[in-house]
Amino acid sequence: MTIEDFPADRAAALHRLQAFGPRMGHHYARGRNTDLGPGHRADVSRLSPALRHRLVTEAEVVATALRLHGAEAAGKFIEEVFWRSYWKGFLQLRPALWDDYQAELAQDLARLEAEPELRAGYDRAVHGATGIAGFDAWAAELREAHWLHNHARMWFASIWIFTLRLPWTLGADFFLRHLLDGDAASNTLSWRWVAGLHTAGKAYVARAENIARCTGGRFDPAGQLEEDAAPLPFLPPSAPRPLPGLGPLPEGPVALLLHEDDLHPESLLPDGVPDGVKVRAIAGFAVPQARSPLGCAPGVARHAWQALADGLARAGRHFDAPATGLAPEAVAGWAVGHGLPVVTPEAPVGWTAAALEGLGIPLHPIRRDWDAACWPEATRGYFAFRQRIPDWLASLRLSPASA
Ligand SMILES: Cc1cc2nc3c(=O)[nH]c(=O)nc-3n(C[C@H](O)[C@H](O)[C@H](O)COP(=O)(O)OP(=O)(O)OC[C@H]3O[C@@H](n4cnc5c(N)ncnc54)[C@H](O)[C@@H]3O)c2cc1C
Repeated sequence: MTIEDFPADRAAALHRLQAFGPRMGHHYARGRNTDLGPGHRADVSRLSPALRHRLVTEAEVVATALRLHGAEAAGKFIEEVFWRSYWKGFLQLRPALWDDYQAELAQDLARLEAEPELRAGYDRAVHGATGIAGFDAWAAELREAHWLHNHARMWFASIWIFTLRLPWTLGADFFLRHLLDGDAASNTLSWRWVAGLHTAGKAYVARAENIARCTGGRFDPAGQLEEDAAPLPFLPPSAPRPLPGLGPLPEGPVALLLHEDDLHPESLLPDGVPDGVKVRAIAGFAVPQARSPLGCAPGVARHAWQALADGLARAGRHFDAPATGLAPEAVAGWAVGHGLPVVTPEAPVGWTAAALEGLGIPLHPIRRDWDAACWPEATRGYFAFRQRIPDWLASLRLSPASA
């Protein structure tokens, strides 16, 4: 199998963005659902690991699409980028969904130990030994390349839940441990969406005909799939909470703490930030292995660490201050050592936010305008959310990417 490569630093991510820019219009709209396999994926950006770590920001990617194609031709691509913001906002307003997922996963992992039949089915699935055309190749690709095309993720999750009848949490965990772009919101909520837990009465059921057509005939699981499956029992999520407000930024000298959820420190300080704010010390930490009780694949951890190192190096140059990578246990000592108030990009619900909480030091999180605009609107379905896109395109500062 050809291993796709994924940018782990901003320079490579910008290169990918520039290369894909010309295809963000009609090419994308026409080709985004077709997955002809590794090495044949020119119609999707493969920017998700870079966007997930904000080596490039949503604003930069959308600005590129607008500049090259205009809002109409690039509409599909822009909508997909906003799916990310929708999921982030949806979870941010309902953090209990992440807690519930983790609790259910712990139970299902315990069941794996206690139920040999479940264990055998699970092992066949994750090792790509089910005999289902396509599914086994995607399991292998996930383990080797640490990425899957969006349509393959949908088919895989659907087959996992409805044909193999495995607990959805174990599939979501398998993805999270192996995806370079593994993200608490996009992954958990997409699995819930496939299962029928996001919208009452609506699940995503993979069909052999669709797989054969959209893989250019590479796979044809005719007769192998459960195509009449009912959605899993739907429990409405709790009502959205208001997005918690953040305190004002401290004035004067500060220390900056970076983490894997936001690695574009150059654009972090918002417009109108007090003139006196000066970054004097910089540190960063990443805990990619905290994605799951089972840790994560070594390649995934390596990627997160490389991205962090790149963010730290750029932050050091940008703010002209020393920048260092730390183990989480060392962060409190660093904070006490310089005695400055610590600002940090706000970490959305997930393992980094939990790790930040666990540091036990006062933090001043910074929320980007993009998140402040989008997240509070994720109260209902995506259809209602995406009606706001034209307003956001008009009101948000969409600066084109620069090195
Ligand atoms: C079961 C399942 C699990 C998923 N888990 C993750 C995950 O952990 N992390 C993650 O980033 N994406 C996840 N996705 C969403 C999507 O599959 C990937 O973002 C997309 O495949 C990335 O490929 P790309 O960069 O070529 O996307 P493109 O099609 O080029 O889209 C550009 C960007 O828009 C965003 N985007 C596109 N489609 C979606 C979508 N459906 N949901 C959210 N954002 C989207 C991504 O940031 C992507 O990089 C999941 C989807 C499913 C069905």
